[in-house]
Amino acid sequence: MSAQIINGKQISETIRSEIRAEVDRLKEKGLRPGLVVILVGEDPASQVYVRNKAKACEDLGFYSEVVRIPADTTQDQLLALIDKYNADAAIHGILVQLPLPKHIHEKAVIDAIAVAKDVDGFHPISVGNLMIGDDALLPCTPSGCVELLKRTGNSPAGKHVVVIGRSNIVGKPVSMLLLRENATVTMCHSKTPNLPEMARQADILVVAVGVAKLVKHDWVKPGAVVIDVGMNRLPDGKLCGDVDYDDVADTASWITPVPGGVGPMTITMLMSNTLKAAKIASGLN
Ligand SMILES: Nc1nc(=O)c2c([nH]1)NC[C@@H]1CN(c3ccc(C(=O)N[C@@H](CCC(=O)O)C(=O)O)cc3)C=[N+]21
Repeated sequence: MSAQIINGKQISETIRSEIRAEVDRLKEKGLRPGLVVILVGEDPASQVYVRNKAKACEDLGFYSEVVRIPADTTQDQLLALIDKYNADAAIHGILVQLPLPKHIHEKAVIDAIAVAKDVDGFHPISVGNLMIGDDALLPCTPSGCVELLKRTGNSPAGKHVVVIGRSNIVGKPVSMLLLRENATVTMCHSKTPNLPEMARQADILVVAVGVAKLVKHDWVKPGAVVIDVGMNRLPDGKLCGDVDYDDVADTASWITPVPGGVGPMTITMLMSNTLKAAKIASGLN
């Protein structure tokens, strides 16, 4: 039997209509959520993401600014720009598109963003809030994964989740979030001996390693739910995940496609965070 598809695009649309309704309601009270996206340099992949984020803002009735600055912008210039938006009352969320040019320290930039406007959830205080359980701004891709599970009736509570990958952006925070959702979480990575055997223990398998089609059917327990966070560009220009979808589809019970799975949810959760930040900042509900 073939796995059911976790349609991230469709679930995204559902959540976006919920957000749209809230934005319409808040506009009557005089609040319009605002997001600024800062793009340093001309990385073509980043250009696409930034355009998608701006489109999402427009579609949901957010105020948005996109700031494109040259690759040779100094770190101090970028920090000054962040300071300006930290102080801008029309802006509730600040996103600096990563990766940054080599001469700019990512950490210095993330640390400079006001925690209240940290819609990526990358600031050390946001990371601390995630661990402690203070429900402030949660990182977008991890919360997107949890939404996909909940909205397909695959609640992680009581399940054994195996996460492959331990990045600060996905692996670590998604593990922490799933733990908060009462899953039992095993974190695996490139130095874990016998990855396939570990993966096979999972009721829910989350893969975020950046290796195209790494996960095959013998990594998956029959009936498991598979969340593929991978985004690999193949030589032919096509996008593919970290899971070999065709190989795994007959073993899993549910699976996210790439594209159309986790990706659209990342942008939707960014919108959700911006709305949340705007509500907190204004005191409106
Ligand atoms: N500060 C920061 N925050 C980010 O959240 C961030 C970032 N920097 N840098 C780059 C990565 C990447 N990222 C994606 C978001 C959505 C899709 C997405 O919507 N993907 C579509 C397909 C898009 C396509 O076809 O190219 C999908 O999976 O269906 C992809 C990638 C956010 N990122």
